Amino acid sequence: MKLCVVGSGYVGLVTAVGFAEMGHDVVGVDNDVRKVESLSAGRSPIYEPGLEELLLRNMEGGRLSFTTDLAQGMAESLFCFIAVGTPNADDGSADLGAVLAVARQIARSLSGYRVVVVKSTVPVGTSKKVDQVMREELGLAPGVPQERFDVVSNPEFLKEGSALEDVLRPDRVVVGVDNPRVAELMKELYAPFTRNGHPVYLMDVASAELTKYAANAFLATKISFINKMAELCDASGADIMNVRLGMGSDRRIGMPFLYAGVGYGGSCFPKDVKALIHTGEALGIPMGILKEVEAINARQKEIPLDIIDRLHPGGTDLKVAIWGGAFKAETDDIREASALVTLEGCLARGHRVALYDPEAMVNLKARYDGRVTFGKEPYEVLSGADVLCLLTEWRVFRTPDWDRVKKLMRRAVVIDGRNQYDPRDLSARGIECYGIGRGLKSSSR
Ligand SMILES: NC(=O)c1ccc[n+]([C@@H]2O[C@H](COP(=O)([O-])OP(=O)(O)OC[C@H]3O[C@@H](n4cnc5c(N)ncnc54)[C@H](O)[C@@H]3O)[C@@H](O)[C@H]2O)c1
Ligand SMILES: O=c1ccn([C@@H]2O[C@H](COP(=O)(O)OP(=O)(O)O[C@H]3O[C@H](CO)[C@@H](O)[C@H](O)[C@H]3O)[C@@H](O)[C@H]2O)c(=O)[nH]1
Repeated sequence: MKLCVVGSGYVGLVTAVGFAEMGHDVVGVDNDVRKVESLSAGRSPIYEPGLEELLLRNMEGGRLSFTTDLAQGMAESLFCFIAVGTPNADDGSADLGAVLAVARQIARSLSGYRVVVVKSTVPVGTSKKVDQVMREELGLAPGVPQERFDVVSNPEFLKEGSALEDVLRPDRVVVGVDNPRVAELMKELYAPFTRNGHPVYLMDVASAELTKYAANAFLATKISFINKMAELCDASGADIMNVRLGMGSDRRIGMPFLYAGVGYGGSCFPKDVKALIHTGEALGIPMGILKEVEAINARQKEIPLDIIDRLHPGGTDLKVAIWGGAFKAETDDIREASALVTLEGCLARGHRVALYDPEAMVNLKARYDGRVTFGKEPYEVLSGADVLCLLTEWRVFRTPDWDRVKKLMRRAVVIDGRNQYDPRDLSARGIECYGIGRGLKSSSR
């Protein structure tokens, strides 16, 4: 089948590559000329394991191309996906400016019947707004049956770092569609996925829209819950890793997303939790549970700074080494990364910061060059450091040469923001280690 995907950012690009890989003909559309030039040359503007290889393979196979011209992208496409950004507006709500602008553009470029599929994360009721603005653009009356287009909700659940796997082998595909004829078209589009055993759940549009936020808010809640338990561990001498094991092995609870740490970041959880709070309150429903999730998360991000302050009351001009700047491993994305809170807090206190990250250096340098020293490899940032903060769980940081670490640092203190190390093991090696909820009352918070 033929489709176009408007927006070649993270989701649009991976979606386009995923559908092409499944045998469909795909045109990716973006209004960023440089992005389209780079993609047309087979270069991915984002770091995502395996992406560039599949991008090239599908372009060479003639199933995937890119353009800045929406009308050209739509010319032969039955499906037109909207995958542009939905950042928070000042009041926390999802800013639908880009989604609705694209909807209007699609309406102006219609050359035949199209299924408009909203893939961006949008609040419940947005597909109706898309329908409304397209009708306005086409001079069609609201609510009157028309045969120019239909609007479908099809939220995306991919994670950065495993985006291809998530798109090619999804736990589920959620499709919100109110028209049975369009439901059949969507089933046909997703048939290669269903054949491979990945379920497609067809439901009403409002439920599909809300499902996306419910999933993200639940995962964020799971993280804040375990972080609250970690606080209890630190206060009581328990170890959160044992508590996680004991509770997570109950299959009703599950192990994933029960890692305590310096909080969740990224382009989705912080934004989507805020937007869902706004949606609830706009509907008159108190959203205290999610406000607490946010408050706990904000607190987690401050923990490394609290520990540094406690170790060096009133101290300035410390040398702080940071391992990891991305919001999680396997991505170069630094949006809302917990590391940035530590980094900026250190700069504000007059400390010197030296940082290494395997993939996020370009993004970090664009923002902090001149204010932060960047290393070419992990050990380079350690010389003369008063403290090392591990803030992203990259594999390269998992089993360091501790003797080398000790030799290089001025004071062997490690703040393990992702619970990658055994504090008892480090203590035995003469390294002070502060994890999150590891219960070391004697040496920690
Ligand atoms: N990043 C993720 O991991 C993820 C996962 C699931 C869902 N989502 C949701 O998907 C949506 C997109 O997220 P993203 O991270 O891909 O965003 P992004 O900012 O990386 O990409 C958006 C792209 O849209 C393009 N664009 C904007 N306006 C346009 C227009 N009028 N015409 C053509 N192109 C236009 C931009 O140039 C950009 O390349 C958001 O709603 C997000 O919440 C993101
Ligand atoms: O046990 C855990 C798991 C994750 N995190 C943190 O949570 C954040 C988000 O991680 P993750 O969910 O893996 O990354 P995203 O790529 O932001 O993916 C989330 O956001 C996407 C955008 O909506 C959704 O599509 C995905 O399903 C959802 O997992 C990161 O900072 C992680 O370090 C923890 O602190 N503890």
